[in-house]
Amino acid sequence: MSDRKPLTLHRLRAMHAAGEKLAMLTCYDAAFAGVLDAAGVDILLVGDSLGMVLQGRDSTLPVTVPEMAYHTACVARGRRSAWLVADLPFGSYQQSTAQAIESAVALMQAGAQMVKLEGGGWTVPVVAALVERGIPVCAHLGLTPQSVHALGGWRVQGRDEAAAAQLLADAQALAEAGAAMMVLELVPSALAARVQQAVNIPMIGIGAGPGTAGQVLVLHDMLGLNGQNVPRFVRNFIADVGPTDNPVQEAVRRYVAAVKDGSFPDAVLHGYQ
Ligand SMILES: Nc1nc(=O)c2c([nH]1)NC[C@@H]1CN(c3ccc(C(=O)N[C@@H](CCC(=O)O)C(=O)O)cc3)CN21
Ligand SMILES: CC(C)C(=O)C(=O)O
Ligand SMILES: [Mg+2]
Repeated sequence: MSDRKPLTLHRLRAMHAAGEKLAMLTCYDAAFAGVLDAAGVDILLVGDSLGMVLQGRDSTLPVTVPEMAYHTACVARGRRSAWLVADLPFGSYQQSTAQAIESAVALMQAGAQMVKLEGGGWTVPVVAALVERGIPVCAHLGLTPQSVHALGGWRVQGRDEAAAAQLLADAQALAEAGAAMMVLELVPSALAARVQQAVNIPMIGIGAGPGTAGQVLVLHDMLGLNGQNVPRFVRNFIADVGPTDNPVQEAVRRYVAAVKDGSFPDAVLHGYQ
């Protein structure tokens, strides 16, 4: 896999159009970037989840642009072919479009190929401004962890019909504004499938069932390194790997294969109603 051609937005769109599922994982450093890339992961996400996973915080809110830029640069040095997305952290795009552009520039100069930001509604003109300036954008709807205190915890989103209709309208507006990809987090499987059918950009699900164009998990979760409070949508991919010289790469290879053949996620085991 290490000699595969670099993924581009054009190739990701072609894969989606051809019905090939997209496999994404979070990644925060060069060592893992090399392993994930060699295992065939399509998209690496330098997620602001690093605030919880690497820094031990209880939310993503304290993470800063310099911290995201540091980890993005580390991942950029370790990857070969995978597409590289970096999260705009909390507080780095909420003030103004100018602030969002400045923050996105910092992550793009660190090596990101696309930035991700959370929310619908007010983010639509921000997404349009970034896209107009040549910065590819991934949107993020459903459970948006930077709003955890407003949402009242890590709760499934879009459960009632009004919230589902709002999420669908937001997804359509963000795609219209030029978002080229969208994460759907912790939403009922039926809603995620409905949004994917209505919007012609690849949706990347996490706790959103099997009906999206792609899947993402936090790397440490799927490697069984997150002991307590593992969300139900996570599957441990390393537990069944037998003795082999690179068990992490084998676990990630199995994740990629399971996403591509549709065996992960299971609608019942990993999804929500
Ligand atoms: N290690 C890690 N993995 C993640 O997936 C993740 C992070 N950190 N940090 C940022 C957010 C927080 N996330 C979470 C955290 C907990 C649940 C959780 O416990 N969910 C319940 C369902 C709640 C409900 O039914 O409303 C579950 O049982 O899965 C979900 C997503 C997802 N993201
Ligand atoms: C869970 C994914 C989608 C994310 O935003 C992150 O890791 O920060
Ligand atoms: Mg994030």
